[in-house]
Amino acid sequence: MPCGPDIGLNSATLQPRAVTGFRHDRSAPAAFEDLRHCFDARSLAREPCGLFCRQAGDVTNVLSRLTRYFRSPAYLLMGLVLSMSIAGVWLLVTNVTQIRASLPIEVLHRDRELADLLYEVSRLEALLDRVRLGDTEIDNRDLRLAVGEVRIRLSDRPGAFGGDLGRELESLHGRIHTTLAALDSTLRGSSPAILRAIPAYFDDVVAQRRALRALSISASDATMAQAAEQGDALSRLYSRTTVVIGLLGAFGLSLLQLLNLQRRVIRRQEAAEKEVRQLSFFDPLTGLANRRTLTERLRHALAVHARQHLHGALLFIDLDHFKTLNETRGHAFGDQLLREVARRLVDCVPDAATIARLGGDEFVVMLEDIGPTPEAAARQAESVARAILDALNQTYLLADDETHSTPSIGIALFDAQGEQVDELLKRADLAMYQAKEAGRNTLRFFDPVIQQRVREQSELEADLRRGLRDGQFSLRYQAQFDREGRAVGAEALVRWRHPFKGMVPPADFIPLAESSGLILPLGRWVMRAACRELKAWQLHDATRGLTMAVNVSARQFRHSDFVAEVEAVLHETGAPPSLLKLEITESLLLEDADEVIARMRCLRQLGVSFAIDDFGTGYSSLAYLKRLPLSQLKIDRSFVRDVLTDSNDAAIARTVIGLGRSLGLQVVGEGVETAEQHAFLLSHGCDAFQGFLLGKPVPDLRDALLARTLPAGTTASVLS
Ligand SMILES: Nc1nc2c(ncn2[C@@H]2O[C@H](COP(=O)(O)OP(=O)(O)OP(=O)(O)O)[C@@H](O)[C@H]2O)c(=O)[nH]1
Repeated sequence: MPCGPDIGLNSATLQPRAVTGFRHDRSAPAAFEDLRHCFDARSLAREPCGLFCRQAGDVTNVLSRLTRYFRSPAYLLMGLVLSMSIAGVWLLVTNVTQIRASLPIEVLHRDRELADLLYEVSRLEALLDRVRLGDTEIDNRDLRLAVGEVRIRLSDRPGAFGGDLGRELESLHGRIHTTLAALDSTLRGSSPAILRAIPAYFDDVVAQRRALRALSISASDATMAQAAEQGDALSRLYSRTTVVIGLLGAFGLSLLQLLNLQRRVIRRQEAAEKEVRQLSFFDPLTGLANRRTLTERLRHALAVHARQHLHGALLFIDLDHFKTLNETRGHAFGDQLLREVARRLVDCVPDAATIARLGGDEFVVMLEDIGPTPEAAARQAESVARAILDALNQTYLLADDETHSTPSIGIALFDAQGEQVDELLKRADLAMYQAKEAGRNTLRFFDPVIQQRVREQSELEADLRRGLRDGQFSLRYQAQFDREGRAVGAEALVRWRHPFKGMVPPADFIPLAESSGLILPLGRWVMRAACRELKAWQLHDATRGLTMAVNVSARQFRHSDFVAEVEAVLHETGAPPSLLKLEITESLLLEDADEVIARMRCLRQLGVSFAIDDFGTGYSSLAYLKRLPLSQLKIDRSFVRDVLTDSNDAAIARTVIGLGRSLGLQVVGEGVETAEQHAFLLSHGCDAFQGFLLGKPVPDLRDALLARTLPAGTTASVLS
């Protein structure tokens, strides 16, 4: 598309306008409308569509209510409080164990040591009870008293000890040990039970002392009490922190969970909405638009076409004898065929078309803005319908089985007449029945006049094909003259003499050749014939050195082999490339201009030159003009015709001449029919002229130039 700001010349107003690249400004609103119509899920709730939709709608309602509750702040707060309370209770319960477990280890250790000492004292008392010498009880009263005292003090809390418990016990043990050692010799020969008890006691005492020492080193009672207090405080602090952190964590978790739940609910709601939308707007079997969507789009298209005077078409497609296939092969097989038909339709119709399945074996294709006139739209619709016929006639391979099926197609055109949706569908349906009656596997137009015209066009197309084959075409050459009246070249113009109809005007068969693709073989023929003639011109003085202008259609120029074909023709005919001038139209530059320019440069390298035909009628782009390897601009005949009566046309003609001058291009005025037109163009600096005033298209230019007489009324400079 344009690579700089483009200026368009509007023939009516000569106002500059920006080239948008859109054919109609309706593009954006149309897209918006489509979106509004097709994807407004909320409208579904107002217009329930079938059981499925209703069920899906119910689910959506429940989900949406649920989501709304979750979105409400009160419910959110309640949920938070509840979850925080649960989390708090749970944390408190688990923290009791944690608090206990987190008391300082020394405190517990101290308790255990005290218990052990107490046990030890009990054992000592028992031993002293049993130590006797024969039947004589040894006097160990002092010892017993001392032990008893320790026991009493030990039974209290450690805080009752004023001094060092370990040391006190150690001295007590020392005393017991001395007593027992003193008894040792006198005890010899006493009862074996006592003898066994004493060493066992000593062993225990050794171990006990070690423990006592460790205890005395590790902590005094006061230290232990302090540690216990600190431990309690620490554990309280610790447990509070854990509770707070736990609660915050629980709060965060609850929040996350809530958000997650809400997201899940929303996701499910969206999925349900999507399903509803799918069911509402599309056919579940094929995925194509359903009747509802088609109706909406058709209503919208009809409004746009009426407003903007566009032409569209509705193609009603019904499969032939589908019922029989359904009954013989089964419903599932029929479904497979319908799906395959849908796939083929998608493949063979233009991208912008709407394809819908109305139900059963009925499909509809809507084509929008397919031609400037009803005839052009009919031709385009017919061409799409033929492509559909072709695609659906291909063998189907379903369930490993080859099947054949054909469609019947009815076509109804729509335009600015303000047709109604139902009426239009009925027309297309009626036309489809006519196609069935005509033997099926064919197409019919609703409008008999259109039908007649389409039939004629089809016949003409067949004739055109035959004409090409049978050599019914010929060329005429219309000379171009410079400012001094010298012939400088000629334009090759194709003519068709029909065996029955006589001469067919180019305006009748060129558009048909374009739409049917016959322009390609026709264009090739013209190029070859013109080059042959150009070669022949070199043999005569009157025509030697004249340029030969050949019209090239956009379709022909875009054909991938075009450059190679021109080169081959030049080579084959021996025509001088520097005298071949290809006339292209502005419209060629509207699409893929870079590719067009690249091709032009290739041909320019061969020596071929270029002229822009009918300059000023389209989006004349100054940005392109600069980049094109052009040698000539032609002022369109429509401007030349009214150059004396219409100030706008005169302005355009002057602008084109000025433009050509500033870009170093030759400017040719075509369609010059009067001496006044010629004088006007001449006075404004036009370089060359072509038209009936100076010479009609003739089969033999040499003869015409030799026999040339001075046309009446031309200026002296032309006649000189
Ligand atoms: N497999 C399948 N068949 C369907 C479906 N919906 C409708 N049908 C069947 O499609 C058939 C439509 O047949 P018709 O178009 O009326 O008749 P036909 O046999 O095609 O005859 P002509 O149209 O006159 O050539 C009926 O048998 C319906 O039962 C569907 O979703 N799947």
